[in-house]
Amino acid sequence: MSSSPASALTVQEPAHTPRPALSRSITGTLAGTSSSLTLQAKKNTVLKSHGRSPWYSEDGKPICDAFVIGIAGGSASGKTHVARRIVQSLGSIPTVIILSQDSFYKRHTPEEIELAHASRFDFDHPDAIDMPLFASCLADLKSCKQTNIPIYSFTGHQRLDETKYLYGAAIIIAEGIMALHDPALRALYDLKIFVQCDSDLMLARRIRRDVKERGRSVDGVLEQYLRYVKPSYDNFVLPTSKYANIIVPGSDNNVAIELISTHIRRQLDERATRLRQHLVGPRDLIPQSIIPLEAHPSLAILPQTPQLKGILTILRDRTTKRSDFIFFTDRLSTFLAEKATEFLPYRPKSVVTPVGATNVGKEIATEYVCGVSILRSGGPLEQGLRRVINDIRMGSLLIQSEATTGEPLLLHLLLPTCIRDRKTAQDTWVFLLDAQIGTAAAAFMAIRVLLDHGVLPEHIIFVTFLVARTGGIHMLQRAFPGVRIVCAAIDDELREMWLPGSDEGDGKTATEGRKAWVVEPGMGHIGDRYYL
Ligand SMILES: Nc1ncnc2c1ncn2[C@@H]1O[C@H](COP(=O)(O)OP(=O)(O)O)[C@@H](O)[C@H]1O
Ligand SMILES: Nc1ccn([C@@H]2O[C@H](COP(=O)(O)O)[C@@H](O)[C@H]2O)c(=O)n1
Repeated sequence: MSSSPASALTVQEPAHTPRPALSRSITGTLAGTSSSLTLQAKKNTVLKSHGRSPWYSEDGKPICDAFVIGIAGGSASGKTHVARRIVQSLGSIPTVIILSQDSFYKRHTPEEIELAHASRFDFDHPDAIDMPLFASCLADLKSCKQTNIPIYSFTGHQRLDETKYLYGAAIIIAEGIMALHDPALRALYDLKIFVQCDSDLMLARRIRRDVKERGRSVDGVLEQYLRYVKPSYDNFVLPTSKYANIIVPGSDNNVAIELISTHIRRQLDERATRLRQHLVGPRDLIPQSIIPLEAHPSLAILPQTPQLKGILTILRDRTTKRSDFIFFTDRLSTFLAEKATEFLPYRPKSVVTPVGATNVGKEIATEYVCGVSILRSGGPLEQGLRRVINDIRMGSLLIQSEATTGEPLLLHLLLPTCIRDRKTAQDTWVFLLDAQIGTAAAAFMAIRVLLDHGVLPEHIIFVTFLVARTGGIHMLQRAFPGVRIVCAAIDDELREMWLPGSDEGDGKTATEGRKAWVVEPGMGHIGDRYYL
């Protein structure tokens, strides 16, 4: 089967800056395959989405690799079926990717393709597969990094030019006839499965599938089967069953799949990171004494001029009209963006002025500058950034706290190409936007996502209106000392508050009240006040 991210995070190329009208709360709990979380969106729209919980510690370092399962077995034994049923059975566990070995068939010459069309090419020898590429893509995904996997066409017998970008899986299932053949691959698996199926059944299934889905004739399938598929099964595939932890039957395998899913769930529970309790721990543990916040080299606070204080006063005032709130938010975000651009690299640039004089000035010394908003509160900072760098590429990350544990969850990614491309990521400078740093849970996760893509910490400039002195900022600075933070003010308090639920007035839709961390004096919920 072709490679299929079964339920990965949504990853797309941004066409424009999205402004989903998500409100502040997650009202659902983990449940079911297609509705891990229920986000309350504007009015009566309910968005359902999976989410990825933290995979790093309070030091910002990845501490739990993705859980990797290898499934081998003969062609049409039911490997894909088992993989899909595991995904279904895991249900509430988010972000599972099925990675098929078929994606890693080597590029073929025109002569080889001609042979393949005549069923005279051996696709069942281990050498037909680019094992080093398979292992390196899998290793990247396992260590929570992005990867780009090839796309293979069974009808054209060729690897296509485009690739598929994958990131963010908590569980990866790698399946293929040779999935247990290569020692480098075997070393990556946390669980090894072999699907054992009767040969007659495999042949019958293969004829049916190849004729229906892969554009083959019955004669061609039989020719290929007798010449290559069956000998390969006996010589290369079946012997790898000795590496498996579990042998699963190729039919009537529901019980086996349930047992495997229970095992995976238990393993994942043991690895779960409970990050938030470390970020907002007891006050007396906050290491303020080491370096006062204002003096920390990573933090740049706008000069506290009367002009700035005037703007902040308007924004803090609960009676400020929405139109004024938007106007002054945009003004403040422009100041912040101007300050943030000081940290970009500049090089000399010579120009000739309208009067014919030569003047040596400066220009930004990198091609790759982009903004990434943490939705949806980062959105109000975009206007200022666009005013300062008018053609800036924008991306976004949707991170929300899970209702019961308060853990941050990564729900959606929309990153610019310069970050998604390994070759340019390390030369890219990113303005990461979020309205405030309170617990810092979202900031931690967003920075970790950028680092996983290869962006350098020194190239990340976190732009925010407010920082809470008693929140997670200290942990954030300790974990990522290279990341710069630009803010308009530091507020003294971060406290947990009970926020009332809302009633949409239709007698059906209501959100429950919930606890949330609020910055004091603060500006309230900036995203809500800006977007309504
Ligand atoms: N347990 C099963 N019960 C019924 N049909 C199955 C089962 N496993 C696989 N099949 C069927 O057999 C065919 C081949 O299965 P697939 O999972 O694609 O094989 P593989 O990935 O090993 O090549 C598919 O049509 C699938 O629906
Ligand atoms: N161009 C190709 C490439 C591979 N095959 C056959 O696919 C089989 C592996 O895929 P499964 O989904 O069945 O595991 C393998 O046995 C190859 O013979 C092909 O026919 N054409």
